[in-house]
Amino acid sequence: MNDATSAICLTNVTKRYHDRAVVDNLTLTIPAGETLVLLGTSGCGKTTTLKMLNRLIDADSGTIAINGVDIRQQEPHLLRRSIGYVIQDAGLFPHYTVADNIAVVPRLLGWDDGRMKQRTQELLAMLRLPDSVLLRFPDQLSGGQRQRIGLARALAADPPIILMDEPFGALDPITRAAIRREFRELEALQQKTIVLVTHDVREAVNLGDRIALMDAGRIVQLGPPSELSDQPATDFVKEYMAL
Ligand SMILES: Nc1ncnc2c1ncn2[C@@H]1O[C@H](COP(=O)(O)OP(=O)(O)OP(=O)(O)O)[C@@H](O)[C@H]1O
Repeated sequence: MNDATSAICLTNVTKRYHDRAVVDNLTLTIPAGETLVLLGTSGCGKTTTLKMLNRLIDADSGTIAINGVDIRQQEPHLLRRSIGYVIQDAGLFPHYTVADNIAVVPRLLGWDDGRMKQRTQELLAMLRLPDSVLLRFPDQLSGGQRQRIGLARALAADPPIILMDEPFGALDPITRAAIRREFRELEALQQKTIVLVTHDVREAVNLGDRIALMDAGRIVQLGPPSELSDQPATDFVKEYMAL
């Protein structure tokens, strides 16, 4: 898989804070259509890596290309319109209704009301949410509903790439398992290139086509879940996968 055909390509990417490399010379290629999980303990650099992909954080050195184009050649706000982003507890705007939250990116793209309404209906049906949620505010929803709306917002303009940072982290275990199952079965997500951050091994094994297990800013092992479980490269991998 070369740079031009890979959805996301990081080459020797480093990010330092106070002289400490929190992401340390990371090289990683994510083919289009793959779900890649960044797995690891708190502080290992997962979120920093994810945020460099949509330029919420700029790398200090190295290059990141999306569909063969260096992301530094793109305006950050334009780049972000083409990449969905889902974070823990959904990150919805608290003073916007659900309908307005879902419409954020389509409005920036200049969609008219008719197109937006139709897309909103599709998203509600897809995520099995009633029309009645549309006029509510985020704090009037359950955690599971908020998370679905966060996903609806990320999917609204049908971006080819979706970044997810602990997307199920704020949910109780039962809701978390249910939403994770829905997520896996959602057809709209199956063609997307997804980078998902979690510290939860079960989630990583469940959702990832491949897992990149990170430690101290580096990838310790990269491969399909079964490879990390059955052929751990180090004791660290073996212990982490057994958690
Ligand atoms: N703005 C910042 N200034 C200084 N240090 C930072 C900053 N952002 C992150 N760090 C440090 O960089 C390291 C990596 O953070 P990062 O958020 O990427 O880790 P993570 O693996 O996503 O962990 P978590 O799951 O807890 O979010 C941590 O040690 C963190 O304290």
